[in-house]
This record gives sequence, C-alpha cells and structure tokens, in this order.
Amino acid sequence: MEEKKGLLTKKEEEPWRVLEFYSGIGGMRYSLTKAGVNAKVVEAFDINDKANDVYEYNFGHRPYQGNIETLTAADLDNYGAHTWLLSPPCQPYTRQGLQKQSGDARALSFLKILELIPHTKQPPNMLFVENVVGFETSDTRAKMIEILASSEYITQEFILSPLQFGVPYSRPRYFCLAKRKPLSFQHEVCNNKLLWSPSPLFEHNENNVTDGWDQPPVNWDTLIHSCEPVERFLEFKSSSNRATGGTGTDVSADCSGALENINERNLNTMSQYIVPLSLIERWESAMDIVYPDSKRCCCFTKSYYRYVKGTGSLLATIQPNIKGKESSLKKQGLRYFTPREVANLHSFPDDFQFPEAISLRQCYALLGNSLSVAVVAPLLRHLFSQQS
Ligand SMILES: C[S@@+](CC[C@H](N)C(=O)[O-])C[C@H]1O[C@@H](n2cnc3c(N)ncnc32)[C@H](O)[C@@H]1O
Repeated sequence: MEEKKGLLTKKEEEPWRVLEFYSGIGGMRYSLTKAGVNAKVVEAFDINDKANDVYEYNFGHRPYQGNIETLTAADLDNYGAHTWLLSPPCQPYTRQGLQKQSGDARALSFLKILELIPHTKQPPNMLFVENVVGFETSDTRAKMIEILASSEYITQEFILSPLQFGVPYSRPRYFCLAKRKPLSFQHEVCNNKLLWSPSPLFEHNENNVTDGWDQPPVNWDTLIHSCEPVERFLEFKSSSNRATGGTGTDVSADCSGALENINERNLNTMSQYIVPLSLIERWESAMDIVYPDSKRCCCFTKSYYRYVKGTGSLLATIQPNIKGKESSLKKQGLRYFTPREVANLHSFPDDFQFPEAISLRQCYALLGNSLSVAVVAPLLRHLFSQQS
C-alpha cells in the first residue's frame, strides 16, 4: 500500500479495501455488493455474538467480536483500508429514547473511532455513516462534522427512505458521505448540504440546479403511488383476498416460486405468525394494518413481534369489503410479516438466511437494527464514483 500525502492510493484494478464497523447482519456489505463497486470488506466489527453468527453464516467470515471502543489508530492502520462504513447504535438519537446523544454511553465508540482519524498514518479516503432521523440535529453529528472538516473531508448528507426507491416501506434514515481531499463528489453543489432527494444519485446536474433537493418531501404519502404493492414482498400469500368470515387462522401458503426461501421451521409453524385475538382486543387502536395491495408499510423495529405499538405493520390476509378498522380486525386474518418478508422489504438478497439456532425474536431484533439495501446501494455507488 502506497502512501501519498496521507491519501491511500490503489491501482485501478485493485479493489477498494473496506472496514465495516457495527456490521450486524451485514446490510452494508450487501449494499456494497449491490452497488457493484470493486470493493473488498477486509474486516467487520460487531460486539453481538448473534449478529456475528448470522454474518458468518452468510458471508463465511466471523466479524471481529470486540468493543470498537478499544481499537487503536495503529490497529486501524494495519488494515490499510480506503473506506470505513459505520452504522453506530441509534438509541442515543431515537425519538422514543432519552435522546442523550453524545452523553449516551452507546455513542462513545463512534466518537472514539472518529477521534482516531487524525492519529492514523493513513486516514480513510472515504467514510459512510448511517443513523436514524434525529441524528442530523445531534451534538454527535456536530462533533463528527467538526472532526471530518479538520481532517480535510468534504461531506454530503442525506435523509432518504425506501419509499423514494419504489419499495413500499417507510424507513427514513440519515446518511453522511465523506471524501478526503483531493477526492471530490459529483454534484459539488451538494457539498456540505443535507439533501432529502435521491436525485443527485441518478441525475446529471450540469446546471447546478438543486431545486427542492434540500427540502423534506412535502408529503411522503405522494411517494407511495410509485411503489410496488406489499404483495411482491410476501413469501406466504393468501389464496384469496376475499373475506371468508373465518377467524383469520386459515392463512394458506402459496409457495410457488418462493418455496426454496421457506425453511421447514417456517412452513410447519405458520401459526406463530398469526396475531392472537387477545392482542387484537387489547391493542386494536395502536395496530398499523396493511393489505397485500397496499403500497406502504411502517418501519419494522427491533421490538417487532414483542410489542405492537409503533414496531411495524401487521398484514391483513383476508380483505374485508371496507378496508381498515371500520371492519372488525378479528375477521381480517392478521398476521406478522415473517423475517424473510422483513428482509425482502429491506431489499436483502434472496440467498440471505438466518441459521436455525437464531430464534424468531432474535431474527426480528437483528433485522430491526439493519438497513435498506435499496437505499444504501445507490448512496455507496455515489460515494465511490469519481468526479470526472
Ligand atoms: C444499528 S446496528 C447496525 C446494523 C448493521 N448495519 C446491519 O446491517 O445489521 C448497530 C450494531 O452495532 C453493534 N455495536 C454497538 N456498540 C458496539 C461497540 N461498542 N462495539 C462493537 N459493536 C457494537 C451492535 O451489536 C449492533 O449490531
């Protein structure tokens, strides 16, 4: 690896060397593959053994299972990595949490690793950070930008949702893309801006026009029309959408085309996805219900299947004459989305699987922590593309 004024160089045909921090179940790595970038993950880091089991199962490599806080600048230099991908814990910034931001112990490792950058002999050429909406106004973000600016990085920040990429899934997330000078971004007019539009990822911008790119969509609902229906993301489909008058336990599995993706455990225990009537009675008002022809569903959090309120949508498998809560929910065959279906909505590839030993709750918890490949892949393509 050569060093030239602190900028790591590589021969054109060599892959970019990438470090994947907070690797979880590998959403960043899948996104990198989907982006079609000539890149190689040289190490992944996560403290959670279950996440590492899943990562190893799918990628054949077990991430370094230690606290990122303990890494030193010398450790990082040893990897000779051009790019760092980071999706640190989001609890310090979530609306439901205490919003202690950088004062939250879970924010420490992220700040610590950023603070190492000026102490490395070979700072990364590029960084990519993912977090929840709320991060953009946090003091952690302010510190991150301060460190990056003083280490000669330029940034472009985004808030984007899968809904803007045709996926019927509301999961807006914050992203920071950083490149170290003399590298530069396409659309320099977007430098140091927070953008709410995916247009810079796809459009040539010869006139430097950024009309509306730095404004939140006026109405996220209008994006829904161009999304695919939820049905396209299901592994278990109802044989009929019409009301049968049943209790909703008569969900049938139309496995055509999807059978290879359904493991024995799921097929045999379809009943585990049925929402119990007692839960409907107690939590009806808090439930978010979608239908196979719906073009949106709510963000699945790591508490999906454990709690109802605000953790993700439920699927009505029996469509009443009048959709929604005006018809009895008890007769709509409510079920949870399966982990495979949540993975589909995260745009994970078909060959992604959980090992048998991971419980259903753990599957949902790990998926809830992960990210949308449909959103991250084009962002990574934008990060790695060279200014011509
Ligand atoms: C928001 S999730 C990232 C998930 C990942 N992007 C994915 O696709 O699954 C944060 C991850 O960071 C890990 N983590 C949190 N604090 C850590 C630390 N100090 N050291 C190492 N890993 C940590 C958690 O175990 C969790 O898997």
